[in-house]
Amino acid sequence: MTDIRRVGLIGGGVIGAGWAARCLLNGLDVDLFDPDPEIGRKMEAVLGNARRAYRRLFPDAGAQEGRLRLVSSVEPAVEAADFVQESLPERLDLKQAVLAAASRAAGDDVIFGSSTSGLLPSDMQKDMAGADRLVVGHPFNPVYLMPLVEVCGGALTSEDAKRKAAAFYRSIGMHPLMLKQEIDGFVADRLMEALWREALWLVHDGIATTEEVDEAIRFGPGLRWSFMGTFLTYRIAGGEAGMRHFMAQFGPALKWPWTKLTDVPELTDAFVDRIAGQSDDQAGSMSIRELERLRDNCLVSVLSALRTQGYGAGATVDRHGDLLRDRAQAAAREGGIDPSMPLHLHDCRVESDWTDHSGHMTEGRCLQVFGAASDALLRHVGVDVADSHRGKGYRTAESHVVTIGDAALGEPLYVTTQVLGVEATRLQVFHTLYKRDDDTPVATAEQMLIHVDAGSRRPTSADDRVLDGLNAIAAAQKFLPKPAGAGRFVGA
Ligand SMILES: NC(=O)C1=CN([C@@H]2O[C@H](COP(=O)(O)OP(=O)(O)OC[C@H]3O[C@@H](n4cnc5c(N)ncnc54)[C@H](O)[C@@H]3O)[C@@H](O)[C@H]2O)C=CC1
Ligand SMILES: C[N+](C)(C)CC(=O)CC(=O)[O-]
Repeated sequence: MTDIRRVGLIGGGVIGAGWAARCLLNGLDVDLFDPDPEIGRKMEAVLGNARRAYRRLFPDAGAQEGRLRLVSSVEPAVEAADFVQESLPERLDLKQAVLAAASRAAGDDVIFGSSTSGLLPSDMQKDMAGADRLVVGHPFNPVYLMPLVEVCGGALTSEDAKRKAAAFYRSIGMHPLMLKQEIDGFVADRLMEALWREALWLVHDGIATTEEVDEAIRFGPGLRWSFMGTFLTYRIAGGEAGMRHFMAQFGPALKWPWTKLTDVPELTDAFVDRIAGQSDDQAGSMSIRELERLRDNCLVSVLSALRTQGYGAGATVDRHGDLLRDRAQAAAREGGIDPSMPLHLHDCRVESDWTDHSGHMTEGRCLQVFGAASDALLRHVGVDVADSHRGKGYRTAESHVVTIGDAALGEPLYVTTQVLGVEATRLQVFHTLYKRDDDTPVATAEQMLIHVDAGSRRPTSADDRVLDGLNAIAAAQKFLPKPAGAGRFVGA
């Protein structure tokens, strides 16, 4: 944890909007300045996509978001901030001037991060008040999902500033890579640029189209890179003899005429037209926002899969998911959940792929939300739901869903849960899904969950601790009237 509650953002383009989304979804307030007259609309579009992706990646994170304030100049964006992140266009003169002004308006002890992809912090910090507090915090797009942030100090940057910046980035679920020395382009952009340069040559020389270059990556090495990177992958490619054998066998090829890595093809108008035209064909009719959602879906799937392995980026996501869940539970406890009332443990919003042709939430998604509400109840009484899916745990054996109203795209919703019955192996619950804005009910579900052993596939008693928690809720709720729909069957 850090004591950073409010973040000042300068620039709200592709990267600044991504920072805003990551901070807001981690419960931090954001003050953002961007002179673009369309900033409000663009921010909403990015935030919509980010919410959708973040909820899929961290379904237990709760619905608490920070507050976004759009301001009309740099000073109010930084005056009350505990941390400032600059995401201005990649122009040294602009970054120097704005950082100089912002550093005079912000508190003395506030750390500044710059999103630059390759400018040197020594150059950017020159005119700042308190130049020792500037670090590069180079993120990756989309900032709200990609864990990596390269942290690099300049000649004047203090170790303390780098340490504090890294702690902040970690607290919002990122993986800071601490660079030992200042270098143009940092580490990841140097690697990506080497690949990009070679890719441009392949298209330039007519050897492959933009689509074929991308296929060569996404059906092949890109899959391995996402979890092991280059060196560990190549170590395995050396067989039992490992890296030394790999170097001996493939090292000499570095001198063969395979690559043109030191050269860049000239970006003539004709060449840029060719790249842009092929790229348009590749994207087909998909808009940028649709492509972003496709990218986010895939990233969430990859990160979720890596999470199950607790490896690489999956370990970062796993730790942060646990932290967000614990925070959501603590907030629920602090919010003074009254066990004698139907428990409000799950919040959500109707996502873009939750609706049918009429624009309303589908029955299948209602069931998914009720499943998430059951999971929230189980977590509330101390069940490690992710773990229980692998071993002993509750499985939903029966559900009776009743549709009462409609919920439209984007509608904020919440579920309340009443515990109707608890036995050693059985749990009967009644959920009601409401619209958050006016508390009108949308649907109900009565569910029977059975506690089973995944190995033997037989019912088995839940832990005493869990049963005690559930029985305590059932006892507190026993004076509630039986829900109107409970015990109904189809046709009743
Ligand atoms: N796009 C990318 O993939 C990545 C970009 N970066 C870095 O992030 C920084 C921002 O890049 P993008 O977001 O891609 O650029 P962008 O062009 O999408 O956004 C820049 C934003 O800055 C705003 N702006 C211009 N002058 C301003 C001022 N005086 N005060 C406040 N805002 C101002 C613009 O209106 C625009 O919305 C750059 O340093 C870039 O190198 C880092 C990682 C990835
Ligand atoms: C193209 N780029 C140099 C701006 C890319 C980055 O800096 C990081 C990324 O998101 O790939």
